[in-house]
Amino acid sequence: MLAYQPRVIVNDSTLRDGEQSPGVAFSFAEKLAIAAALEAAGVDEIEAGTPAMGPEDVEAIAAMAAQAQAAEIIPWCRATRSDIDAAARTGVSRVHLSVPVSDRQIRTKFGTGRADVLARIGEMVGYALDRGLRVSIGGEDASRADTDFLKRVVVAIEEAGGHRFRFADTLGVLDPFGTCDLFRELARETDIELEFHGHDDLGLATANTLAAVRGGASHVSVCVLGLGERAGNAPLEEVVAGLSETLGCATGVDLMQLAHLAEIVAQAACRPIPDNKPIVGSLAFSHESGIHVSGLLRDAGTYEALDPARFGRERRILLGRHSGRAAISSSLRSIGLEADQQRLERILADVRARALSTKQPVELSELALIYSRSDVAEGIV
Ligand SMILES: CC(=O)SCCNC(=O)CCNC(=O)[C@H](O)C(C)(C)COP(=O)(O)OP(=O)(O)OC[C@H]1O[C@@H](n2cnc3c(N)ncnc32)[C@H](O)[C@@H]1OP(=O)(O)O
Ligand SMILES: O=C(O)CCC(=O)C(=O)O
Repeated sequence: MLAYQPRVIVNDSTLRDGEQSPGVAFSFAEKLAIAAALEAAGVDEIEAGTPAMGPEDVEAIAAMAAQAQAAEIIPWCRATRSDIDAAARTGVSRVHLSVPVSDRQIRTKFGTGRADVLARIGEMVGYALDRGLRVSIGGEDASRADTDFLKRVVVAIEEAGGHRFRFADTLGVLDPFGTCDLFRELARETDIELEFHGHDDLGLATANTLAAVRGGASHVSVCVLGLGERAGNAPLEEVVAGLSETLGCATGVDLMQLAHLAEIVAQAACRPIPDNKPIVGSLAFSHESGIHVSGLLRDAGTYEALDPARFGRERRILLGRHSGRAAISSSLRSIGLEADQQRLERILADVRARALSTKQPVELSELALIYSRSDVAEGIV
């Protein structure tokens, strides 16, 4: 039997933590479009914003809740009565309350200690339940909190009637092995749902999220393209693909929709998608090196573990400074051209020179030009 959940619930926070990325600000229409696209892609839960930010945010969350058919729309709140009241005005049936759980954050933000946090959890969960809201609790800075205290936190949430604890690696300081161990420990303490929210300061957010699931997390908090504070959060597309490919976990998210989601979020966030971004980057399924291409042309599996078609993407063979003869021959054949060995050598030399001078892949139209010159010239194009 698997030690982890075969079906993991995705909680997307693009519209909350994603929008906290410096300079990112989604319009009302963009929020509705992103929420609709997330739902259409099969995302179960959408963390839709922070009602305490004001009436515009309350209105946008209310509109997303009215629009949603299956996805749950969840407002993010501090652990205060006024934040819960603002969330209640959105008309949703669930609310997520955040409390600091590391001693450093408790002291700095509340000016108190651990006992106060436990008391607040009881009080605020009760306040939200009395308003007809289901409540999850986020432990801010959980990765720097005392583990025994975290166990008391999850017990306090359960006793108060909360249904989930979100463990936040707020500063992105965990490693996958530690994350897995922590979730194993927490899962032994409680029957409530456990969620992981990871930041990418050390480039480990995706790895830590998968490790949390391995340790017992049933829910993962992610943002499209990894938007979010500082270096961002665990990217939805990486986590969904990684859960499926490495742990065999289903998420309900349609892999074919990931590229579209990335495009609409990139546009609304005014952030270009890096070419080498896993799954959704323009080069994520492209190959240039001669040794790779020669292998791929015989058997795609030699250098391709992820089938691009599963993600609605295509394999591309690009010509450049690392191309070999197999790539050149195959590209020539794709445009109806043939060359003998000697001519192939000249074309390869010219392709490499061209790539060096332009610092771009060599297009097929350029290859055709190089080919046409190659029967008479040996010079560089
Ligand atoms: C790690 C994270 O991502 S946490 C989420 C961060 N998200 C945001 O900050 C959303 C955008 N924020 C905002 O619009 C504003 O900060 C608001 C509307 C939430 C609050 O604005 P202000 O009232 O001006 O407060 P300000 O931003 O200066 O300070 C935050 C206050 O929240 C308090 N606070 C912080 N976390 C919590 C919490 N979990 N529960 C209760 N209070 C909290 C702080 O101690 C501080 O209190 P103080 O005003 O008594 O000093
Ligand atoms: O408490 C939470 O819900 C998590 C807040 C957050 O975004 C973080 O700690 O990084």
